[in-house]
Amino acid sequence: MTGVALGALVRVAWRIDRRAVVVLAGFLLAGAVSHGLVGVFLRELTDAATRGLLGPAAVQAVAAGAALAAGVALGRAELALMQELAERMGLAVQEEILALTASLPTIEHLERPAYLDRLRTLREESRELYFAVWALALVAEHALQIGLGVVLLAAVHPLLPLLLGAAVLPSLLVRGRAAARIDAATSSTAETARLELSLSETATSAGAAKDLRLGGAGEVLDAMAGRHWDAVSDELGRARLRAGLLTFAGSATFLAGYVAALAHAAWLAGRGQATAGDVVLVATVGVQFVTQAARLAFHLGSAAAGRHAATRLAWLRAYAAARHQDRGAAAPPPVLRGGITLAGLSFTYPGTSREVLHDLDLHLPAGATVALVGTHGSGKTTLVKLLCGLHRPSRGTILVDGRPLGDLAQDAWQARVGAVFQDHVRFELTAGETVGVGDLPKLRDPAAVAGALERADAGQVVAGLPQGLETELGETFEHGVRLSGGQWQRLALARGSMRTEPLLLVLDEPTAALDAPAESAVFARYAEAAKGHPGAVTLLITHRFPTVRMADLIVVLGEGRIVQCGTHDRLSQIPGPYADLLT
Ligand SMILES: Nc1ncnc2c1ncn2[C@@H]1O[C@H](COP(=O)(O)OP(=O)(O)OP(=O)(O)O)[C@@H](O)[C@H]1O
Repeated sequence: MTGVALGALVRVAWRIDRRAVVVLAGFLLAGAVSHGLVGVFLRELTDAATRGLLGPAAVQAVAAGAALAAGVALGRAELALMQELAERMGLAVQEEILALTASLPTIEHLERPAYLDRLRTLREESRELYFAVWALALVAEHALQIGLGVVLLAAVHPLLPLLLGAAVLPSLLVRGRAAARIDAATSSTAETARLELSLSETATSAGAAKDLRLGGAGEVLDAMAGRHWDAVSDELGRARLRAGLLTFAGSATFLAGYVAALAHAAWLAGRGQATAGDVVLVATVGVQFVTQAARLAFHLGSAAAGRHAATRLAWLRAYAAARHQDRGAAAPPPVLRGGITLAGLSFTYPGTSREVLHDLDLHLPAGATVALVGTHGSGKTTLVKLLCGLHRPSRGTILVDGRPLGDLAQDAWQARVGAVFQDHVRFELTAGETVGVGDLPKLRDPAAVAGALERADAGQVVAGLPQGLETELGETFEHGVRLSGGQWQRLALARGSMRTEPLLLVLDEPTAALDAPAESAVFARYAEAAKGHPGAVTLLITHRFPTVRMADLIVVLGEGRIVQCGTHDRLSQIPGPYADLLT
């Protein structure tokens, strides 16, 4: 899996710029050869000089200098090319992570802490991913250099490469262990790091400022974030220290091998079995060998660190592929004829053990306005998420005109859902875009945006803006207009109304920032509009009862079960939870 993951990264580089990859490979090869040649030319230079042959010695000196200069120049060019390629790969990997995350049909990965940690770690490590490919290229270069070095040393005496090789192997293993320690510490501190980030963001966000100032909770949050930060940096610090000590021990073994090899070469020269040039060759190649092996080990460490990130990327790819595989492909109907039916629907949030919806059986007739009411935590929003296809039922089915929702192409279904949620997003864009993102193909279609504003009765919000639809909203812009909570909510309603032919329109308490008469007016408007859409279901969720009366069908949820279902007239006449909620 890991090899496959790293292989996939190399393929990313190949896809981005195959010419750069080929040129880079050429540079790596030439760089490796030029390093080996320096030692050879120095040996020839020494032997010519000891024999008093000054002409050939001068030629060898020039050749050694040229090989050295070529090595340095190639190294620089290699670095520039790799940096460029690595930057582009980093972007490509980041884009892939975003695309994979955004294309997932359900939102499980955004609601499960374990998945969130993996995604956060992966986003942070995307730099390591491209450094890993870079490191792999350097591993190849240094391995080649070491191979040449072995050949040259063995030509002097076969024991020499063995002496150095014996010192190299244990230190390479030690480096791998050092990288594994740091990765284990990063994984085990991921949750604490996420908590620290969330607390720091809350402590510094404009939205939370009022609560924090008045409640005086800012300092407490700071202190909590500080404790989490200390815990993370202590554990990472300890892991880095241990990794550093292991790395140091590895370097010491290199040094021992080098000293032994040099002593052996000097001993051979003393016995007439090697020339002075051979001793210089061993000294030069040995130094290179030691540095190259140290670099090889270092880059193997980086590749190992990237390997863990590559494994996480491979997990994300496999996870996304699995999610896409069990996805339906059928097109949703052009209009609903029968409606939406829940059959024995139960749901437990992934990664938890408590069932929050139990055996729901319900028919939402086409053309009807249905109100979903119930106490806090009774499962209203969860049911909406299932209807929107953001989660899959744990048991039972949702049928759209008799066809399981799971059989429909998720994107196509979601493109036919209009929704406004209580915790709607404040998109800090222009006013027109803030509304237009509700139907991306019509993002900048002024007529479509104007229609949505009209349907949501939000025209007066835009009319009051200095540049109308072109007005920049929010504090992200230097001169962005700040809107009130109610104004943002009106724009969110308009955004949810961008789709003119939804099969399901969901209004999940979208009017909490409006007063009761304004909310009633909004719901009356949507209930009236629903009469013109016999092929769709309009679902309202609210805690305000004057609004509920307008619905054709009222469904009362209690602790994840349907406890009552009927019209306002019927339910208000009989004793039960609905009548209790009314009082
Ligand atoms: N992402 C989640 N992971 C695990 N449990 C969740 C998640 N979201 C909600 N729950 C649980 O599911 C239950 C139903 O929550 P839900 O948000 O659907 O209630 P609700 O009726 O919409 O409440 P409210 O009226 O307060 O908005 C609650 O017990 C809640 O704790």
